[in-house]
Amino acid sequence: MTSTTVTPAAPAVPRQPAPGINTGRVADLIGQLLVELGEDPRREGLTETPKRVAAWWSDFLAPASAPAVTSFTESHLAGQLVVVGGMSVWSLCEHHMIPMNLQVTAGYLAEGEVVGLSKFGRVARHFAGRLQVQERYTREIAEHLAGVIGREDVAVAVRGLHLCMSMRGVRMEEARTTTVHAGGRFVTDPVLSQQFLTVAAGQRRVC
Ligand SMILES: Nc1nc2c(ncn2[C@@H]2O[C@H](COP(=O)(O)OP(=O)(O)OP(=O)(O)O)[C@@H](O)[C@H]2O)c(=O)[nH]1
Ligand SMILES: [Zn+2]
Repeated sequence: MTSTTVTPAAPAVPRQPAPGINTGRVADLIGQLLVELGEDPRREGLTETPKRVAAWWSDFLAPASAPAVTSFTESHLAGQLVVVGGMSVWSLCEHHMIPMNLQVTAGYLAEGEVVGLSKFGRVARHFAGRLQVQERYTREIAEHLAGVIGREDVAVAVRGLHLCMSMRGVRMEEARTTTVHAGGRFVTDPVLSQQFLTVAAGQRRVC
């Protein structure tokens, strides 16, 4: 078995976050926001808050380059369905800047090569580290994985809990949104498509 690390010539991924933020400036702005919200940023309990919030933003925003993905040769494998599920990540809804929890399931057809399993989680985490909408997030993961395997035979299902819909606005705590992005044989082969959706439904964590 040989191992290769591939940083794919993946499809162009728009809206990459800037590599690193000015945390001092962000902290200043958070201090100003506290003032505008009627708070005293000098009061006990708030003095470190701007710094903490700035550190959190810095931690949240994913680095600009997507993670390298390791693949291993498995020459006898042909057309095996591989599905990785139960990947839970937090992102921020770009309309309200409020968290959304995304439960990700990703599948592909292994053909002579397998992708390192943890890399699915790294890719899922990478695209969550920015202001997002669920549909774009789902597509970005699928397109990135297709670039890694060099074929379109990829399907990604995401189940999202949007706090902007649960804790504010329409306030529907139980609402969940499911998005599916499928390519290649996951589109042309209904049996495969059904297999993926069945496995994805079985792997889904209740949130
Ligand atoms: N399609 C999609 N919509 C989203 C996502 N996250 C949040 N939204 C929606 O973005 C919309 C923004 O609607 P607006 O009418 O501009 O904002 P709003 O007045 O705060 O809307 P309400 O949430 O209905 O109070 C809302 O319907 C949200 O539910 C997402 O990932 N995908
Ligand atoms: Zn929102």
